[in-house]
Amino acid sequence: MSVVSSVTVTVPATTANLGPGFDCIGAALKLYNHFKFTRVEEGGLSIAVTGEEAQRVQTDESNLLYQAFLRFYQHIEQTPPGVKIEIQLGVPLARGLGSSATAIVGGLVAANQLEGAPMSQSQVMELAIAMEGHPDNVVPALLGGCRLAASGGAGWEICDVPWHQDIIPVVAIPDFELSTSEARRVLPTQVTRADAIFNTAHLGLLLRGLEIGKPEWIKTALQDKLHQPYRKALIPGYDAVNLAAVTAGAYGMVISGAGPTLLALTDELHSEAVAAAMSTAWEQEGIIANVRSLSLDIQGAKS
Ligand SMILES: Nc1ncnc2c1ncn2[C@@H]1O[C@H](COP(=O)(O)OP(=O)(O)OP(=O)(O)O)[C@@H](O)[C@H]1O
Ligand SMILES: N[C@@H](CCO)C(=O)O
Repeated sequence: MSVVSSVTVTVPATTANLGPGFDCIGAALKLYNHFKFTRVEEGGLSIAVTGEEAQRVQTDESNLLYQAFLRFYQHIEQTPPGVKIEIQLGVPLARGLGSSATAIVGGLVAANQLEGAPMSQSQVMELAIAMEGHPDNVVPALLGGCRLAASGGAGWEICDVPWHQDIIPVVAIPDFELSTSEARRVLPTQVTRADAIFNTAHLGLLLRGLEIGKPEWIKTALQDKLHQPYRKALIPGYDAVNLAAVTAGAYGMVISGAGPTLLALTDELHSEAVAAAMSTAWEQEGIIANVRSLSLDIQGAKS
């Protein structure tokens, strides 16, 4: 491939953890950010952002998308070109839907395309994981689908997790932010053996439950002892929304990524009722949420 002057990269939102899979499993959703990069021969940086939360995105060198772009050039040991970046935001910021992963993946993929793809997809992935610090958002954002990542001796093993077509994700996105760093600060640095065993068993059950679409297994499997018990205090109305979702027919409900978005898994028959119940429950707590059913994105980042 040859060097090009402009590229547009589309990157999906992701929902990480899925209950017991803390820091190792995530799924790409059909909700997107679009990033256009145009080489500027005179040098410099300009960033323009459109979309609902446009004014919340940094437009200077600290912009995460640009930081990922720079990281690519550092990695290939070349001087970065001047660039004009146009961001069209579709993924809400700091809500637990992988907005930072879209920026990291978007910046790396765009730079790689501009330079004629000197890096392989798996090299881009390794760099994205190193930047984000955990794989569960950047891997599905790059590759699409539901993915489990495990660090091996030399690198990462990525496993494609089959997702039964009857399972519908419903996301309830509240009108407040929760940064991942804040949501990680409340977690203990050590866990008990009992909690480790609990999550190991539940993640195993979840993988098989997702594959065959068995409601009882998914219901049990969505429980977690490693992060949700500590984080739910950061999300007002968590218990009420959980009860409403399950009463309306959800298999279960979890925190999407680091929150505050809540994710219910259900079937087609119940998805509308589950969405309405989650919205109403949060409204009763004084929180307005954008609640919607989203299907899985299977393509990942595309340019
Ligand atoms: N499109 C973007 N362009 C530039 N920076 C972005 C963009 N999207 C997100 N960011 C940066 O990432 C921050 C949000 O990252 P954070 O990890 O806290 O949340 P998240 O990635 O949305 O949620 P989670 O990691 O729980 O799924 C924003 O405050 C902003 O600094
Ligand atoms: N696994 C990460 C996802 C959010 O980036 C966490 O829960 O902190």
